[in-house]
Amino acid sequence: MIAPAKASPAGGPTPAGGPAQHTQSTHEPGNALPLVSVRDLAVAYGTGPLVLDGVDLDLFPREMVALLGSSGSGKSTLMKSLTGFAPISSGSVRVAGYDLANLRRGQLRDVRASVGQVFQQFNLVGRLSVLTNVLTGALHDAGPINLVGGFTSAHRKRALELLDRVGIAHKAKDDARSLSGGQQQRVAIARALMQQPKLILADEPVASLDPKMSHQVLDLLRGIAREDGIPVLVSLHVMPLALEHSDRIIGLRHGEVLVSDSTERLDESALEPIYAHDDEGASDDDDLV
Ligand SMILES: Nc1ncnc2c1ncn2[C@@H]1O[C@H](COP(=O)(O)OP(=O)(O)OP(=O)(O)O)[C@@H](O)[C@H]1O
Repeated sequence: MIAPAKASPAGGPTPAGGPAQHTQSTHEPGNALPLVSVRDLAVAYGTGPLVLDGVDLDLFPREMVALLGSSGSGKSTLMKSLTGFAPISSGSVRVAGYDLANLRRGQLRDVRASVGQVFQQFNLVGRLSVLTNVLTGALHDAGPINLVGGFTSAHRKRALELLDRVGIAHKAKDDARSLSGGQQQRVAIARALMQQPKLILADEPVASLDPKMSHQVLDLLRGIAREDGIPVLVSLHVMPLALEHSDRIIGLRHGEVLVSDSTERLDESALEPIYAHDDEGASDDDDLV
């Protein structure tokens, strides 16, 4: 068993402005630069308490990082902070070279366009075809256009290739609402890839899926991380899935990073403190199964 400890920062602060600087990290795979660098991040909504406090996070190309933590520990807020949707109280967030605290006009849109997002409820437009849903991932690239007829043949070719990659090209003309949950999540992943993202955030992408589909979707995401070199940050509520499908695990507890290590150095007992009750140190069974 590996005793978890409060994680130390993965590197020092980086200068304001300009692209993210490389910092030494115990989790650094090879010599790659981090695509995401979060340092000493604190977030509070309005006048409420801090929901993230002193969070450090690096995400490198080709890795799938699992985010674990009890409900309310701050997983979604950490993801939102990477796309400018969380109110940063202090600290720094750098994504793809942008310092989110010091963006110039229009840059937030560029940051968001460079981040593919996958959600628990898939967030497809059910009455539109599978192909059109994937094409919407190119809206940033294509500009304001008619959803039905405005995409180029190159866009359509790429969307079909992506549907083929995720294994559902044969459903391209079907309404998205006619697909199973697992199939809809594949469409959502193809849509995210249509953006040509530099980073993928997947917020509980398998929470609505059965175990077999969960494994398939996580395999798909990890394959994308490895083959396309895109870092994938995935929040999960099931420890065994995180242990099986991630390269690294970040464990949040009450908005702080309690565990941050390579998955190969972790096991379930090392992760249990993430879910421990405040009063008795017992496990929260709801989060462990
Ligand atoms: N828009 C908001 N306004 C005020 N408080 C918020 C807002 N969003 C989240 N919070 C609070 O921030 C804390 C962290 O919430 P967050 O959704 O990030 O946790 P989580 O770990 O993703 O939870 P879950 O696993 O249930 O999705 C919670 O106390 C939540 O109530």
